[in-house]
Amino acid sequence: MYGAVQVVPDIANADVAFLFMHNEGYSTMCGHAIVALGRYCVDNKLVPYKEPETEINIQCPCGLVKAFVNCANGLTSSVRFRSVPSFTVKSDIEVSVPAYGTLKVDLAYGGAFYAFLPLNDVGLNENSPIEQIKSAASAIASVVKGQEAIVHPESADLSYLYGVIFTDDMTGPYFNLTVFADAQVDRSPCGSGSTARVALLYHKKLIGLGESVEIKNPLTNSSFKATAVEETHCGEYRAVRVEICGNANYTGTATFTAEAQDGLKEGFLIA
Ligand SMILES: O=C(O)[C@H]1NCC[C@@H]1O
Repeated sequence: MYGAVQVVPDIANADVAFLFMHNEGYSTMCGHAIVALGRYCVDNKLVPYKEPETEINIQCPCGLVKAFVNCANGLTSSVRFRSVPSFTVKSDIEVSVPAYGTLKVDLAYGGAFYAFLPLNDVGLNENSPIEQIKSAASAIASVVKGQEAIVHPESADLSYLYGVIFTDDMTGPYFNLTVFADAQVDRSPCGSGSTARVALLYHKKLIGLGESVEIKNPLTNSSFKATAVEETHCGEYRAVRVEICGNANYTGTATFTAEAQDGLKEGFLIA
């Protein structure tokens, strides 16, 4: 479960702005949420409907993300988005993880920082019990956080490791099994993680500009089409802009109420 909270934009050209929430707090980016919010913004007339595509500039904690919502016959469908400059920090970093030995991980940014490694490297596969996959991810995340400085060149707020992404191998066929925040397992191939994965593939010269790959979640089979669209820079990093295309569906509508006499109506945090 993931939450998006609409806030007032405070950067030029943004049509709307959202914060993202998960089981541990707030995140800097959620690509899957952008796909869902693209439809939401058009369907709820936050931006004017336009065929064949409605363009929306969405301010996210990581920066401005451009979403393009497919529109036909008054209806919205798939959404593609062009994310913030994305880059590889380092590849083949050796980490010594208790119970798993010495592993090699790649570190990349796609609106959030992720450590990547093949799932086979921790002796697991997509049919392994999910608790074992989560434990391996938590152990790796904790070592990477202690060993590597995770620094975004433009913002201290973006400078932390958000998740571990297990892959098939680094050359495909492409799957992303993402464990993020407090051991949450993504049901999608992870929009920001797919963006980071393409930055990694581009850095390793495994794909070129304009080339699309399909990235799947091996547990749910949901997939995104991911394309490296433009070279750019982010601080000292050679970066790439990545476009992700996918689908999201409505599952319900809820109305929340805050009564005047509720002493906790602004929310609460038990630390
Ligand atoms: O699609 C994404 O980018 C997100 N899914 C869960 C973790 C990420 O924030």
